[in-house]
Formats: sequence, structure tokens, C-alpha cells
Amino acid sequence: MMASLQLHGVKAPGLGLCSKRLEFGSKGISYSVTLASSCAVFRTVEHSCRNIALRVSCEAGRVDLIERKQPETRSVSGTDKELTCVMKFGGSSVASAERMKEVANLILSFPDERPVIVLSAMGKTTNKLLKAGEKAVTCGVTNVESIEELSFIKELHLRTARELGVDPTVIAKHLEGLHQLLKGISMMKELTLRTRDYLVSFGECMSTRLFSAYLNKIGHKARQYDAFEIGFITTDDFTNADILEATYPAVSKTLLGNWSKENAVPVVTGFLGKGWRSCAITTLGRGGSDLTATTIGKALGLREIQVWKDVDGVLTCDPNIYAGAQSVPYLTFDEAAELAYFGAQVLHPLSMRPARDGDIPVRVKNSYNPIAPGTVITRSRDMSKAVLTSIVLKRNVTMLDIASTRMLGQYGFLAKVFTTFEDLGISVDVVATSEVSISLTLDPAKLWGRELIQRANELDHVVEELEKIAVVKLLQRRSIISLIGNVQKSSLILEKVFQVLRRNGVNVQMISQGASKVNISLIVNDEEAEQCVRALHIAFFETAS
Ligand SMILES: Nc1ncnc2c1ncn2[C@@H]1O[C@H](COP(=O)(O)OP(=O)(O)O)[C@@H](O)[C@H]1O
Ligand SMILES: N[C@@H](CC(=O)OP(=O)(O)O)C(=O)O
Repeated sequence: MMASLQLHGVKAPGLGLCSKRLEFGSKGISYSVTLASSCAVFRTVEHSCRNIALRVSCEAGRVDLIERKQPETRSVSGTDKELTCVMKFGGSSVASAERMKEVANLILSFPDERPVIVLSAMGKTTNKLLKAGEKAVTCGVTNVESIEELSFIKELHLRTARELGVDPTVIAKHLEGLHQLLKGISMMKELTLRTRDYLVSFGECMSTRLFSAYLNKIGHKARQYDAFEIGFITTDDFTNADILEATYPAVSKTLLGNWSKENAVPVVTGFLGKGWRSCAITTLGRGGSDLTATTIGKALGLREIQVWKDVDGVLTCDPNIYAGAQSVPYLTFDEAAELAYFGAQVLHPLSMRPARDGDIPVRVKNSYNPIAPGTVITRSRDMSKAVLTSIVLKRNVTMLDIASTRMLGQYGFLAKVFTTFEDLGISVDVVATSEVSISLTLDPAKLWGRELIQRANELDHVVEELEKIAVVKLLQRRSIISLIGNVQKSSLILEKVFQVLRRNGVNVQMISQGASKVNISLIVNDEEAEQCVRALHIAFFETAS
């Protein structure tokens, strides 16, 4: 038997779980829920900070007591010492000692904020670590010393310590550990996904130690935290782990508890977690520090989450494709999530989820140009004048055209197609259907994360399975152009899109306007895609209509 309960209007960043009782609450109100049956086990527990606070369902039991407890007395609550926001700085913002000093000044220039700081690895350290790992697999144990990327990383971090004037011993153990790990990889001649995550974790572990030591040196009390030690509990999907619900109460307990005792600015490693079964270090996917920041924002019920980048906020398109990209002042969580999912590198694809659950505004700012207003992302915004907000490109996508071998009226065709993908564990991105055929694109993040040979085998297998019920065409090197905007105005958007594409001689191979209300997707050939984005940008953002 399943029981479920919904409570509304409770702000609940703290959530504690034990076998029969569930406790949650914050800011002076706390609740506890007791299950009637003694053998009940919690099946799903979800909670978010502001809207629906909680959903509990359990096996063999009813939820039959909801008890409001006496107000908590938490020392940070309601005092002027409360932590106020998260400030996350990406690799580009902390690429050198000079940049770290500027970031420290920037933090100190907001005297009214008491932030939790989240940092990524310095500059391109993550890429260098991965490269060093790949080289270690083949170079032989005696040659590990001469891996160029290892010397680069050592030199960068020791120089940064020197230039910041902090004791290099704060990173000495990690530099030694990294060296030993690369030797281990070269002995085993193997770099598993699990080892890869451990390897890249050195980047964030070192940047946060250096930065925290620097804040302390300039008289601003700080404390470094490794996310995997303070309750960032994830799935065991190495290189692409997902944060589990138990993270929120654990992180809140540690950070708020220590803050209330010592008022030291928390400096937390982005990107990292701990697998719930393996207890090994996991990573949240490339760019995952954004997700660390929003998770902390939700866990602590903070007022704002700031992500500091090297651009003036979210832009109307990727500035590497078109230099005329402009900053977008406002976005909704749904728009930002869609934009990130469909390939805009500026935000991690899952980072909007905790912010949306907690209804906490996210501000995307430029650490190189702090006076630029950036982008504010909130639950809703005035859409009355919005047409197109941003154009996003996802390259190197695989498309499948699947036509049923039976004629019209056959039922169950779509179900069979999707069951095949489910069985093979492959996600689908964009879909367009008729009664007898279906075109779809495969999620490259899911497929391209795997080894080349494995990918080719999987694609062959997909085609083989689908050919049992359909004629299948596999089309590679396609791009998805996602038009993020007000889908209520889709006729207006599409009229202009087709004018532009016709003028540029581009044929759209598939089009999809999903239920998201914020995204229209077009599929074109890879080699035409960038030119399309530039032409569309000029038509929508630089030409009076
Ligand atoms: N729509 C977009 N808006 C802003 N930046 C974008 C967009 N698409 C791609 N980018 C790229 O994303 C980069 C910022 O993301 P990222 O490198 O992950 O930042 P950080 O490492 O500072 O967190 C920018 O330098 C820009 O080149
Ligand atoms: N260092 C990790 C995590 C991260 O979020 O980095 P950045 O904030 O620099 O995109 C990466 O390069 O993927």
C-alpha cells in the first residue's frame, strides 16, 4: 500500500530522516511526521524549500501524524550573522594568483553579504588533469615525472601559493597524492571512470585550499570544505553523478553548524561529491560547480545564488560562434534549464533544478566586469514583450528517421520505439512524429560520454533492434538549433526563422516545439549550423522588425 502526503507553504531547508520519523523545518518552525506502521520504510521523500515542502510515500504504512514542534533556537537564525548567498567562481575567474586576489576583493566589496564561496579548479586544470591521466596510461611508471601537464599543474599551484603569500604546505599533500595517483594509473595501464573522478578532484581540492588560506592571510576568516566530506551524496555514476536528496540536510547541518560557532566564510569545492554506495569521490559532470552552488543555496535556504563567469551573464548566443552576442537581462528557471540542456556551456544542465525547487534567484555575473548587471534567473518574468531570448547550438548530434514497416492505423508503434531506447538506456532529445514514422535525436551527453567503440556498438545495436519493426535511417553530424523564447509567439518566430533559412539556402530536417513552452528546436547539418546561428542572431536581435 502506498501513502502520500503533501504539505504546502513550508520553508524547509533542514530535513532529518530516521527509520520511522521524518523531520524538517527551519527559521523557527519545525515539523515531524511519524509513520503509523512500525514496518514502514520511506519509499520516496522529496522536499523543497518554499512551495510544496514535502512529499512522503511509504510502503505498508500510512502517514498519520503531523506534529508541529516548538520553534528551534538556531544561533544563526534571525540574527544579522546569517549566511546570505552563494558566490560561485568558475575556473576562468580563479585562473591565477592575480585573479584570486581580485575575486577576494570582489567578495569583500559586498560587506553586507555573508557568502558561501564555491570554487572550481584553477583555469584549465581539469582538462590538464585528464590529459595527464591519459598520458599516464601509456607512458610507463618511470616517465610519469616528465608528463608535461603534471609539471604545469605543480608549477601553477606552487607559483599561486607563492604569489598569494600563503604557505605551500596547504597543497603539498595533494601535489604528492596526485603524483602517486598518476604512478598508480601508469602501473595499472588503465584509467577507469572512478579513477578519473578521483584524479580531477585534485583541482578543486587545491584551488579552495589556496583561496581559503589567502582569505585568512588578509584577515578574513575562512574555512575550506571538501564537498565529499560534508554530505554531498550522489549516485555512483562516475563522471556524471546526480545529487541525492540526503545531501540537503547534511550540507545544511555542517555549514550552518560550523558558521554559527566560528563565523568563518565557507569555501567549498565545486563539482565533487561522494557516491552513496561506493563512498568514492564522484563528479557532477563538466561544469558541475554551478550545480554545487545551487544545491548549497537550496540546502541553506539562502537569499540568492550568484555564479560568476567570464562573460556578462547569459548571452543571446555563444560568443565563440558570434561575437555580437548580447547579454540577456532576465530569464526564467525553465528558460535557463532548457538553454543549458540544449548546449549553452554557460550553465550546467541540471543546475537550475535546486534553485527552482527552492525558488532562489540565480544571478549570472562577470567577475572580470562586476559592474555589468548580468542575468537574473527567477521563477517567472514578464513575457508580454518577449519573443526570442537566446539561440543555442548543440553539435554532433545523431538523428534517426524511423518509418514503420506497417501501414496507417498500426497501434503500439511509438511505444515499441521508445521501449527499445529504454531497454538500451539511451536518452532521446528532440522528437517529431507522424502516425507511421518518427524522427528523433539522441542525447549526445549520454552517448558521447562513453568510449568510441562502445558508442559505435550501441548505435549499431539500436538500429538492429529498430529494424525489426521499421525502416531506419541513421543520420550523423547533425546540429540542434534551439530557439529559447516565448513559444506563445511561435508563428512570429517561425515566420522569421524560415525567411532567414530560405535566404541562406538551408533546409531544416526536423522541427519540434515541445511542451516546454520555451523552446523550438530545428535540426540542420553540422556544417551549416554556425552560419544559421549567426544569420538568425542578426535577424532577431540586430534588425528592427
Ligand atoms: N549563451 C551563452 N551565454 C554566455 N556564455 C556562453 C553561452 N554559450 C556558451 N558560452 C560560453 O560559456 C563560457 C562560460 O562558461 P564556463 O566556461 O563554464 O564558465 P566558468 O568556468 O567561469 O564557470 C563563456 O566564456 C562562453 O564562451
Ligand atoms: N572544474 C570542473 C568543474 C567546473 O564547474 O568548472 P567551471 O566552473 O570552470 O566550468 C570542470 O572544468 O568541468
